[in-house]
This record gives sequence, C-alpha cells and structure tokens, in this order.
Amino acid sequence: MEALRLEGLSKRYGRKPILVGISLSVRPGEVYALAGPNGSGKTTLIRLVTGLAFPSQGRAYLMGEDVHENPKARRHLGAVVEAPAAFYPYLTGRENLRMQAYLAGVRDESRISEVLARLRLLAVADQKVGSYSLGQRQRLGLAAALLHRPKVLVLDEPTSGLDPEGVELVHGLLQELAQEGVAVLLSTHHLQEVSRYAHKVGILGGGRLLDEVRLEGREVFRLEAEPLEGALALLKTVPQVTHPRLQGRAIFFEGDPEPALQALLREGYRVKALHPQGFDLMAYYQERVKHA
Ligand SMILES: Nc1ncnc2c1ncn2[C@@H]1O[C@H](COP(=O)(O)OP(=O)(O)OP(=O)(O)O)[C@@H](O)[C@H]1O
Repeated sequence: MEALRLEGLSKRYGRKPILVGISLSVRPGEVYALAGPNGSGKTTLIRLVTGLAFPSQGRAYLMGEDVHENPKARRHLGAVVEAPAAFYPYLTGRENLRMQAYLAGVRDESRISEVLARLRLLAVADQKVGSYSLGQRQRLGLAAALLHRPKVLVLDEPTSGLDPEGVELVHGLLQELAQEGVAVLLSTHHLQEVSRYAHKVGILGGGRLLDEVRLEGREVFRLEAEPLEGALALLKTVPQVTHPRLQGRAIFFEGDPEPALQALLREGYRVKALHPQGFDLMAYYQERVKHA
C-alpha cells in the first residue's frame, strides 16, 4: 500500500488557481522530492498534505486514511512545515520535546534523547531554545517530528538555513529513515543533493505536476551526431528510446542505445560519440521548466 497518496488535489485562493489536479504517491521507504521554481506551489501542496490547508478539490490519504475527512490520519504523519518550527523559547530543547512527546502520547523518555542524538542536539539539549541558532531550532523541529515514529514524513525545505554539516546530517538522516521504511515527501531547491538518494522527483510548474522523474537505476546516454536536430527528431521515432532531449551540443536519451545507433547509421547520420553518463537532474529540471 502507498503510505501517501494524493488524488487530483487542487487549490485556489479566491479565483486564483494555485494547484491544479496534483496526483502522486509515495510508498514506504521511498523519498519523493518536490522541485519547482519560486511560487510554483510546493509549500501550498505540503500544507494540503499535512491537513493545514483544505483542498478546493481532490483528496490526500495517509496510510489509506483521508487527511481532511479524518483528522486522526495525522497520527501517521511527522511534519515540519514552518521553518523554524515554533518552540517555547524559555524552555530547553529537551523540555520542549518532552511536552510535544506528552501531547503525541509518547511516554518513553529515552525516545527524547534518541531523537536529540539523531539530530546531534544532545550538547545543547538542556539550554533554553531562545539561545538556539536558527539551524539548531530547525534540527529541533525535525527531532520533534520524529518523536512518535511517523510512517510518513513531510518536510518543507528541510535544509534551508542549515550549515553544510547540518545539510549533510539531514540528508543522511532522511536516507536512513527511508531505509527504515518511512515514506518521505520533501520540497527542495537543492536538486543536486537530493538526487543522490531521492527515488522520485516531482517537478511543479504553474501549479501543475509537469513531470515525475524516477531516479533509481537510471542510465542516460550522451550522443553527438550530425546534423543534431535531425538526429533528435529521428530518435523520437525509435520506440526503445525514451526522453530524448537536446542539452548544449549533444542529445541525451534513455532506453536502449543499440536500436538508436542502428537507426542513426541507417539514415546516414554521422555519429561522433555515444556513451553512457550519470543522470543530470539539474540539467533535466532546467530543460523541463524552460519548456513548460
Ligand atoms: N494564503 C494565500 N493566499 C493567496 N495566495 C497564496 C496564499 N498562499 C500562497 N499563495 C500563492 O500561491 C502561489 C504558490 O506559493 P507557494 O508558497 O506554495 O510556492 P512555493 O513553490 O513553495 O514557493 P517557494 O519556492 O518560493 O517557497 C504563490 O503565487 C503565492 O503567492
């Protein structure tokens, strides 16, 4: 079963459509990154998923339960939407977590130390949150979201405001949580970093899900051929070739290179280079958003 499923989610503010018919799903153990230019609707989508906002149309399910019809569905959810999350500044980090644990029905005191350790906050755990840096408060927000061992974790730009060490810590943690079976949905502008471990990237543009890119086991081929435009048009007709696209002076495509090469040679194209290459999410994203 999918841990998180969105079916045709739409949101308008007044007459202005912000999101239109967004459908996606995240399975247990999967990391789904939402990317998109400023104002494309990432935060709005995350607020809908967490039940903080109501959709104009469509549904959001957590572990099969409708978030908006059944608020109890949120027991499956850990979320950090506002950054940094709100805490009582005159209480320590540990006291803040203790209070949140109590509200979430977590009675196990050792769980508090556990999440503090996972976010490398033990050294400041007994200091007042008012004295925390922005990055420390942000990490405390994530620690709080993990207290009740959620099955679904939803995070709006979890690494913004963190120093490089904090960024690595959070990415490593999300990867570990996914390996433990948690479904993770996060929004980000840092495609290079999430492409190391995200399973899927959803590209939002103009309120629509323009594309969903599966990153697992993706092999991309780089082709230099002449004439380039004609070669691209030809590759678009080869059934075993997927996602052919122009990047600079080369064509990138996925699928089977053998029939691609045969078709090019048969049609008299001059093939100067053809070799496999790692998938460049950033370049793909830029092309996708440009042509949206
Ligand atoms: N409460 C609101 N009332 C009216 N319009 C809103 C409201 N909240 C968001 N919007 C509009 O919705 C659009 C999407 O905003 P959103 O914050 O979801 O984008 P985003 O992709 O998260 O942007 P960023 O990358 O800058 O964080 C923007 O045009 C914004 O002005």
